[in-house]
Amino acid sequence: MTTIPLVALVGNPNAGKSALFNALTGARQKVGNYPGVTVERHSGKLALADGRPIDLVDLPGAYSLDPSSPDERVTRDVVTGTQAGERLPDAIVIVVDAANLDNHLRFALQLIALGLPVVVALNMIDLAERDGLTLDAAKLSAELGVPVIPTVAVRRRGLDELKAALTSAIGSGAAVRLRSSEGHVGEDIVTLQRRARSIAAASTVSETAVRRWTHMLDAVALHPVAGPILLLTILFVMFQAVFAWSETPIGWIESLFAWIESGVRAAPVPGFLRSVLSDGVITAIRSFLSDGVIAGVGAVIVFLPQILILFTFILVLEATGYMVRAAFMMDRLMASVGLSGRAFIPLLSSFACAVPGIMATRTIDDEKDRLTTILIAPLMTCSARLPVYTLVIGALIPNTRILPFVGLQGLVMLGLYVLGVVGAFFAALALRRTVTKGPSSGFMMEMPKYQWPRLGDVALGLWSRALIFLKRAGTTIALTVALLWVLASYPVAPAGQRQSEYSIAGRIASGIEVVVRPIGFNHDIALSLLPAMAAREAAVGAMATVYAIDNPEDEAGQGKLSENLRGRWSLPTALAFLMWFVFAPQCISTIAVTRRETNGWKWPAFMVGYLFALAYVAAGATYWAAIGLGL
Ligand SMILES: Nc1nc2c(ncn2[C@@H]2O[C@H](COP(=O)(O)OP(=O)(O)OP(=O)(O)O)[C@@H](O)[C@H]2O)c(=O)[nH]1
Ligand SMILES: [Mg+2]
Repeated sequence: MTTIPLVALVGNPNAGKSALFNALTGARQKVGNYPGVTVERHSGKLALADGRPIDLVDLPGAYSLDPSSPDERVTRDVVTGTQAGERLPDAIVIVVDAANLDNHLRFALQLIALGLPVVVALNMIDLAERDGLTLDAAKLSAELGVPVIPTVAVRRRGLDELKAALTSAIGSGAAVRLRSSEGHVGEDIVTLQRRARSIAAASTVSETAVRRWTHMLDAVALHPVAGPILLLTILFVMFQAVFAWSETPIGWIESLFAWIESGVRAAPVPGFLRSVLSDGVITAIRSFLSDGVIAGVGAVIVFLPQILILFTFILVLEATGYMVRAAFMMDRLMASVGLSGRAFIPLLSSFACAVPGIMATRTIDDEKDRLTTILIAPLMTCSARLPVYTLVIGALIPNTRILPFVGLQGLVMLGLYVLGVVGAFFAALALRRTVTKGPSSGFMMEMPKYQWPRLGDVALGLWSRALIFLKRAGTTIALTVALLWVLASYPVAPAGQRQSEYSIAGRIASGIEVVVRPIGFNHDIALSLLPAMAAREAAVGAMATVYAIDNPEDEAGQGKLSENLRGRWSLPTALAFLMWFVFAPQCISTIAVTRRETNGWKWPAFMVGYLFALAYVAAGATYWAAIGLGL
């Protein structure tokens, strides 16, 4: 009895094996534009050109013959004939992605070296052509020593040629021998990669300049060592720039607010008002406007230049196509803590604000994956923290240079951002083992081409960020500081008592202070924590307002605010405060959007609970460590 020949489809993940399998057998295997769709063996029948039937098996994608996951092991065991219950295939079809030749050829070389009859399907040739890449299949075939058939699995192009080539590969009865100890099988990965690259280059007829550039840039941007170094360098320059470039424009905004404030103080009061209002009321209104609203809102608005600098970097990096590369590099790391590759975009948006970030998690299909991403999104440093960080760092971290171009302040800022990310990773790791247990899915993003950022797009992005920021300052923050001014101004303190402690706000703060004193917080901080719930920047506005009330004769301005801070805070307190802002879920909008996206109070309550606990512990540990170190 003759058995039906067995043919296996093998190749890198996402090469189009399942699409080809479906096209050849008429089956409906799941295909998807991301690696790891097929995780087990599937087989089907098909008739060759001469009418002979064969069994075709679709295998999970693999990167090489040394497997790193169970489904990759299946692939290796099948093609080496060591899989239990499976016979050695009579031939293999190696599916390679034409647009990604040098990577896919590496595995192909290993497979060819096994010595089984081989046909190479040069798949996705349509995408290669679209990208301006022309390949010479005959040349590739000569280089590899096996038949190469161009195919477009999803358009059923090249199927007849593929079947014909298979017919002769099987019919030739080429000696099936396994050479596992010689040839390319034993070659190390670097040699293989080099050979793959030179074969790919030899088979390339023409390539557009864009594709060539993309290749060259990616060789650096995605390099396992150079890539992360480049990413860190970019981030580092970004945070240095936030401090270094903002001084002058901040000065302008401060003068503007000082001018408005002195205008309000000196403005003549119209006669009819003077007749209805007493002098005391007029003074109170003047003080409400200058010490309350203008001092508070102004203290926040001075950070506009820094926010714009930060977003210029982010928008330019996005527009050039670099951000997706950064995501790609982070993917392994994200997968190792159980996050889906799709979580990257929501998490990236959370650097602007967690609210749109949490809404963007809707693209994640898996519920557990999505929930994990929502729960850690508030740990990404949103732009509302920037004013708080900058104020405290500017006031209490010395502006010294550690190396010629490395300022300590920028370094601390970078550290706070990194800390948020690291915290998020640990949180994800813990959550995935407990409350959101489940399998995680792989990465799924196409690499876009590199491009020069379009000035118009960047300008538009900046404009909308500036509007959002100014709108918050003019509404939420203005209202918060106005309310705070009232609560902090009454009742009026008797001589010798500090207004900020005697007032209603002061007494509420004293209550909060009892809870936060163990972690090094003072009365100022306790007073700023409630306004910060409305919007994190409001913490800065609140301090400005309270200092203005305590020192009514001072001019407002960041300089004065920093000076006050230096006089009233110790370094350990400042560090604990920064740490608190890295972790604490201080934002009502985030809690509200979490409730909406998870349909209930359970998860927002959980989120607030674990983040406050984390913030409290981190701030306390920092405070006592700093004290212990004698800072
Ligand atoms: N344009 C184009 N798309 C293709 C072609 N072949 C496959 N695709 C698409 O590429 C994606 C990946 O195809 P799959 O067949 O799932 O890839 P696979 O090799 O089975 O991947 P794994 O199962 O993860 O190893 C899908 O979105 C397919 O629709 C092709 O020739 N041209
Ligand atoms: Mg598949």
